[in-house]
Amino acid sequence: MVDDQRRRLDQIRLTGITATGYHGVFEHERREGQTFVADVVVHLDTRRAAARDDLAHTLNYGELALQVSAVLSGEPVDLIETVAERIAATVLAHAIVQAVDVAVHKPQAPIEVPFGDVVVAVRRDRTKLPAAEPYVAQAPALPAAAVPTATAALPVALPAAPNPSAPVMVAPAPTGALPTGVTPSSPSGPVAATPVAPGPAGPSPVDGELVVDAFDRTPDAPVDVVLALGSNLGAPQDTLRRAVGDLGAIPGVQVVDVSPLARTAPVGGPEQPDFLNAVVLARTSLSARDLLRATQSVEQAHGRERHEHWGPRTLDVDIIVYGGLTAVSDDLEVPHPRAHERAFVLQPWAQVAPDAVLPGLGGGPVAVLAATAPDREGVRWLALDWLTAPVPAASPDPAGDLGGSVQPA
Ligand SMILES: Nc1ncnc2c1ncn2[C@@H]1O[C@H](COP(=O)(O)OP(=O)(O)OP(=O)(O)O)[C@@H](O)[C@H]1O
Ligand SMILES: Nc1nc2c(c(=O)[nH]1)N=C(CO)CN2
Repeated sequence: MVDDQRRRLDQIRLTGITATGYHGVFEHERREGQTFVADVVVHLDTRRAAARDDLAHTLNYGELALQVSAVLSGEPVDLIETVAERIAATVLAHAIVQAVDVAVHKPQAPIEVPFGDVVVAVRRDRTKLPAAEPYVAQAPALPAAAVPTATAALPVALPAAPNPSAPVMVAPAPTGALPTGVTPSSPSGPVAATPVAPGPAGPSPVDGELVVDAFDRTPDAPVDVVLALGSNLGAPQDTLRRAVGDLGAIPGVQVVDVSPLARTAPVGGPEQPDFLNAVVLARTSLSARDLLRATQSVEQAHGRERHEHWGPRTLDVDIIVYGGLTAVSDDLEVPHPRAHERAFVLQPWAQVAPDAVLPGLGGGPVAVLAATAPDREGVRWLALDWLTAPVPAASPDPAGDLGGSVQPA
């Protein structure tokens, strides 16, 4: 599985998850149950979690295993195809996951000749959607100590409006589908981790559609976006010029205008060189999350490394606004949560779009915010012709890049 730049995604592989289930076409399979085994390969980008060494930015494999096990031992269905589809839907319900491979084994299947195993293997991603509902856990049904964040970590499933006529995964009736007297003893069995229809306050199931948040929605019409660029390592002016070209070369992104270039004192972080900052006005047909992936690819292409918070960087590209969208998720927040207080963003933005208004909390007319931002004194000057002026040899001082084409702010 590759990302939008055709690079291989990272993987979390979880194999051999085993549970007794009651799936099958035959009555004896429904009555007696048998062993089911699942292998799951989750395709995602693990860099953010690794950079921060923070579980909150990846998929918790313990939680994943419990959810997969709950599907295996949960509501009985005829086909292991359906079981595989449900597992895929459950994994893809985590917004961080881009694709998933699922294999469901049924080694004790009723096959009349000697055989080793029978497996159904599926791959689902955000273009080939699972044709099933995700498993939805309810807090009271789960042993709290075992999965402290199981429900909290479930993303909101869209479309958000619950569809009362939609089929939902309901708890296997312990005395109906299962034979009287059969009480699964495993804590991960149907009793402990039963898929249940969500209540009015719970996440809604998704009609066999893509499980997304607002950031995954591809817009009906191109959306105006504002991107803020910063650089203070290497040859910043050259990097920013190339970055503007790279952003315009992203399929689905059209650069509309580019601000003057600002030299700015670093805000926060360690002692480091001044930044060069600029703002790009663009229009995109990409979803916000696809835009983030694409801008991060541009950062990577320019040698971006993340060592310390707000540390020096060859290139930073922040999404400041994405149309009028106001939303927060684990990997993205728009408007950018600190844009309203950053003169290094607001001043160049106000230069290229004097009437612009920053939406959201702390928002307002950009020119006004720029004039009052705490770091406004750190904006040393602006260069108007920085995209076209010849770039002198790289200099450790970003001011050196600009030769004489500078103006006082
Ligand atoms: N609006 C946004 N634009 C870009 N990245 C965002 C945005 N909202 C959240 N993020 C997330 O922030 C993460 C860290 O980004 P990055 O390392 O560039 O932060 P930073 O530039 O050092 O700090 P700041 O976010 O304060 O500018 C990214 O991996 C991305 O997932
Ligand atoms: N002057 C300036 N300071 C910063 C910048 C930046 O682009 N310019 N970016 C930061 C994190 O994104 C932190 N501090």
